[in-house]
Amino acid sequence: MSLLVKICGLSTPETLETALEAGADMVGFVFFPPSPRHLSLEAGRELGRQVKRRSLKVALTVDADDATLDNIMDALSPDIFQLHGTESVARLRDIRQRVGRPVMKVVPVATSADLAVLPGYAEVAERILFDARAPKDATRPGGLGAPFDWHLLGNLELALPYMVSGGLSADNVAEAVRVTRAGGVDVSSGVESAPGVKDPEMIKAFIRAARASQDASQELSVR
Ligand SMILES: O=C(O)c1ccccc1NCC(=O)[C@H](O)[C@H](O)COP(=O)(O)O
Repeated sequence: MSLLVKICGLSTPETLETALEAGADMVGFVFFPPSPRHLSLEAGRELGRQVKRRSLKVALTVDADDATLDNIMDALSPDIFQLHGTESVARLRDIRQRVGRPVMKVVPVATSADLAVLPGYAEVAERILFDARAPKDATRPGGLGAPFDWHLLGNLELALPYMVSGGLSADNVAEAVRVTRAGGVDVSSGVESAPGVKDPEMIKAFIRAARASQDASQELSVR
């Protein structure tokens, strides 16, 4: 299986095009007003049109209400919803049914105790995204450029596909994949020159490094 690469928090046509041309498997759009990457519905509609099936469109929401989810469906028609809040398993089930799209539940990680929620979410979600747990006083629950201890996932046995995020960059993505054995990686801050400002060269370097990490691990496994 090839490694899935997601570039999150895209907000301009130029940087979206860079991510698409560089081969991002998933492009993420943030719908959370306190975020520096927040998109209006109209901006989401325009960027969504630009994707033209070249990548999977991921809508990132945080404890969104039904009306917000409906509006995002109408504007972006995402392929996947990334639920980055404190959504319960029951709420996940409702959302899954309402939007009729796969959901990727974010599990914030700081200690091994954070993995106790997995069996519940695994009943409903199509995919799990492990991200660093944000500090209590953070203004948002993700997109902070902070890593977690990847070794906490070292012995993970999960029937669902999972991705890893939090503080990834072109410099550390290979090590994150090696330690976590994740099927996908997700980055936002690590491809930015300032919060919310994506850098085309950093996007290309990240995707190159992620792909190279997979080539290296395949080489090792055939030896
Ligand atoms: O990007 C945000 O501002 C954001 C706001 C609220 C919840 C999540 C948010 N971002 C999450 C992501 O962009 C990624 O899924 C991932 O956590 C990568 O974050 P980063 O550490 O910045 O690479």
